[in-house]
Amino acid sequence: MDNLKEIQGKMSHDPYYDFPYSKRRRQELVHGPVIVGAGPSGLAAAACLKEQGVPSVVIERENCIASLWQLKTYDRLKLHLPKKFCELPLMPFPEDFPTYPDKQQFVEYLEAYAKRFTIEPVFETSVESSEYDESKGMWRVKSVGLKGEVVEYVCQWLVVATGENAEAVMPDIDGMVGFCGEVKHTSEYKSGSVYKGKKVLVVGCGNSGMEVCLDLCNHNAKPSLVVRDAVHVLPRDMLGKSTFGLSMWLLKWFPMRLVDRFLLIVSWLILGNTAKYGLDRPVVGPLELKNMSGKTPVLDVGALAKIKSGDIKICPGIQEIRHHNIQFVNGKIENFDAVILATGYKSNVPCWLKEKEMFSEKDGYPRRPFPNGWKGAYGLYAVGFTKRGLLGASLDAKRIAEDIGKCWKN
Ligand SMILES: Cc1cc2nc3c(=O)[nH]c(=O)nc-3n(C[C@H](O)[C@H](O)[C@H](O)COP(=O)(O)OP(=O)(O)OC[C@H]3O[C@@H](n4cnc5c(N)ncnc54)[C@H](O)[C@@H]3O)c2cc1C
Ligand SMILES: NC(=O)C1=CN([C@@H]2O[C@H](COP(=O)(O)OP(=O)(O)OC[C@H]3O[C@@H](n4cnc5c(N)ncnc54)[C@H](OP(=O)(O)O)[C@@H]3O)[C@@H](O)[C@H]2O)C=CC1
Ligand SMILES: O=C(O)C(=O)Cc1c[nH]c2ccccc12
Repeated sequence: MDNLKEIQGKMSHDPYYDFPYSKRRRQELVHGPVIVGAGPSGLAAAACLKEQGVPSVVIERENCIASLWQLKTYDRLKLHLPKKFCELPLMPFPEDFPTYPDKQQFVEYLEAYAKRFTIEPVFETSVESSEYDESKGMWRVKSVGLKGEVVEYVCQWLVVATGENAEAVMPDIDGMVGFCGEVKHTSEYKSGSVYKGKKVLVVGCGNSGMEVCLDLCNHNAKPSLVVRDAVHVLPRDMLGKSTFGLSMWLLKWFPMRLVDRFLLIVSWLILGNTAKYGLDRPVVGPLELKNMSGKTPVLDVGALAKIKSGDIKICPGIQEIRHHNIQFVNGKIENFDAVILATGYKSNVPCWLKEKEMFSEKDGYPRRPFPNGWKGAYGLYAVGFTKRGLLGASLDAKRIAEDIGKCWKN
């Protein structure tokens, strides 16, 4: 805290004190942590910190909170896990919300959350680089606004909350740039209404790909789904309970492998043999696979029935694209009007955080596995990189606030 006081004193005389760039730009000393990202993770961290009496500055590149949910998801999206597993710390969902709130309801909840904890992010401001200044014992967080204005935030604690879904993964498919139809990522897909009567190839069979296919069917488009590898499809609900809730409950008493066996038997009874329809199951069970690699099982909300009925066709991996024609690895060639890439997301941390110890440069996740990835050195923290959805983010947020809170009070 001595460093902080010294810098504070100097800055009160000169707001551009010690600014390292030749062109003078604004510098701001933050009393408390800087949180990068105003998604659920950033909001949860800011709220938990506030509860500890710690103020923070939240920086967000878009013009709203929860930009992933507000700007980059399709209209028919609902939470896949029951609301009790998706609530943020200190504020439950309204009781009159359904078990699986839709996108609007989830955003409404998050807006109310931000209001309740008076979280007012700095919007339209992208963090472009951050580094630890050892000589000062402070983080320097350089941000750029929409009009190119540069502000350097100087702070003792830096909380990374930019998420596991910060950037779309665009696969490198031979000939894709020459495709004559429309190509877009699921983060730009809103509704199947614009694809009525069109032949659409959806690439990737995670939860996004499956649900976009279902949406396309519901809008009388003709979707095909590229499945290049094995995938676990589980019903969203089983035996009158959510599959996720039931799994969590069973895990209290039984080992994961046994719970996986149970899930697979019940799924088989409800869905049948998915391999018969082109969806082979991985050798490792769904929970064990999620735990090992973060690969989320598909929680089916109706796409499988459309696959069974032939309304959604299953295709193997893509070999190459030529104009309107797409050649698959089995040699078949078919023409399509549009391609939707449901190929997932990646972290963007390595692009802006000049710190190589805590975060892996390869995938932009904390190197230490769950539950130890939330804390690094020199006041650096990560919230929402657990591959465990909103539940994992809430856990991180509570730990971070407690940790910083202890330091703040001393
Ligand atoms: C379609 C979809 C559905 C999902 N459904 C569920 C579900 O039902 N249950 C569940 O538990 N999880 C679900 N998830 C997982 C998802 O990760 C969480 O719901 C949640 O959004 C994660 O919150 P976050 O704050 O960590 O990340 P995000 O919501 O992605 O928020 C990160 C924020 O950081 C901002 N940002 C990024 N880089 C910068 C930068 N350099 N400078 C400034 N700001 C930046 C982004 O604009 C964004 O607003 C879903 C994910 C997707 C894609
Ligand atoms: N309602 C909800 O709650 C929803 C939740 N989500 C969540 O959002 C997160 C992101 O989901 P999602 O967008 O589906 O991304 P995922 O990363 O889960 O899935 C991406 C899929 O794309 C495949 N893929 C990647 N590249 C290629 C390629 N070149 N050719 C063929 N297939 C390819 C992957 O296959 P491979 O495994 O072979 O690499 C994988 O099956 C997940 O955690 C998911 O659970 C998403 C939608 C709805
Ligand atoms: O929807 C997601 O991406 C999630 O991460 C939610 C989630 C966390 N753990 C799971 C285990 C099985 C299915 C979904 C999830």
